[in-house]
Amino acid sequence: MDKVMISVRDLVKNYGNFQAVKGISFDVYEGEIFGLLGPNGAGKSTTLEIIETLRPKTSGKIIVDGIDLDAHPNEIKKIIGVQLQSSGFYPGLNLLELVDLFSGLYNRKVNAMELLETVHLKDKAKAKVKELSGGQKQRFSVATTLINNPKIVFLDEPTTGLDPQARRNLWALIKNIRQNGTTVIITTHYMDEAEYLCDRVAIVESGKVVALNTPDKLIDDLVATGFERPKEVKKANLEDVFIHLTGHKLREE
Ligand SMILES: Nc1ncnc2c1ncn2[C@@H]1O[C@H](COP(=O)(O)OP(=O)(O)OP(=O)(O)O)[C@@H](O)[C@H]1O
Repeated sequence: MDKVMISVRDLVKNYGNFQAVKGISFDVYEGEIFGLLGPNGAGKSTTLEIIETLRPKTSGKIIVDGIDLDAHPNEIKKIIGVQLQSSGFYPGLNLLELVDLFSGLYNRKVNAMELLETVHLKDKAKAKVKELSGGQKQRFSVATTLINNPKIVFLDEPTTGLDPQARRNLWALIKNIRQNGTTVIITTHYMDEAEYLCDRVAIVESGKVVALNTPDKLIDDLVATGFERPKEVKKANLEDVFIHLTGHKLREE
């Protein structure tokens, strides 16, 4: 049996009179990429931020790597990596200095250049965040989640706003993170991304989990109801054209 890394039971979050999360339960296993999918306002970010100890819950029980969130939130903080929004980075510092600053805050020794290399930003080591392209910013923000060598990485819409190649570069990076044994929990609005990356997904709708399984099983279940997709008449789509013309390889953004 796989080890449960995150256990969420009957999670409820009220904002005043409004119930954003209505009794959500799910488990995330060690070493998997787990997706939280759902329309805008479904409660995905709220759920993630509660698990990340950044937001108080109304009720429910959360255990992360055997640690009870109510009893030892600071212990959980030590073993998770959370993406920082680029607006939160000190504007005067370059990437190397930012990595050094964060590793100091986490009290970890990190080879900043090596870390930047893993996200293909070695060339930009002396650049400031505002000088990066959207894709580079996202890669840097994913890199910052790895500074404390976490057991679990949380990624909230990491590829939103990126071009098709930059998204694929980030997918490779996320698969790489998992390959190193790290558990990944991710939100996304791109279903192709979820299908490619996620071992299992929970589909959240109005604060409730309405389905939870592997993408493959969810698709098979839909097909079993008699659902059939309109036949694709062409063997490629516009995204294939874009990728074909602009190259698959990582390139300067
Ligand atoms: N601080 C807050 N105060 C009041 N309501 C909030 C607050 N944060 C979120 N909400 C509401 O809770 C609901 C869930 O929001 P949440 O950000 O968790 O959704 P989401 O699934 O992450 O959406 P998106 O896909 O748009 O990021 C929304 O209706 C939102 O308006």
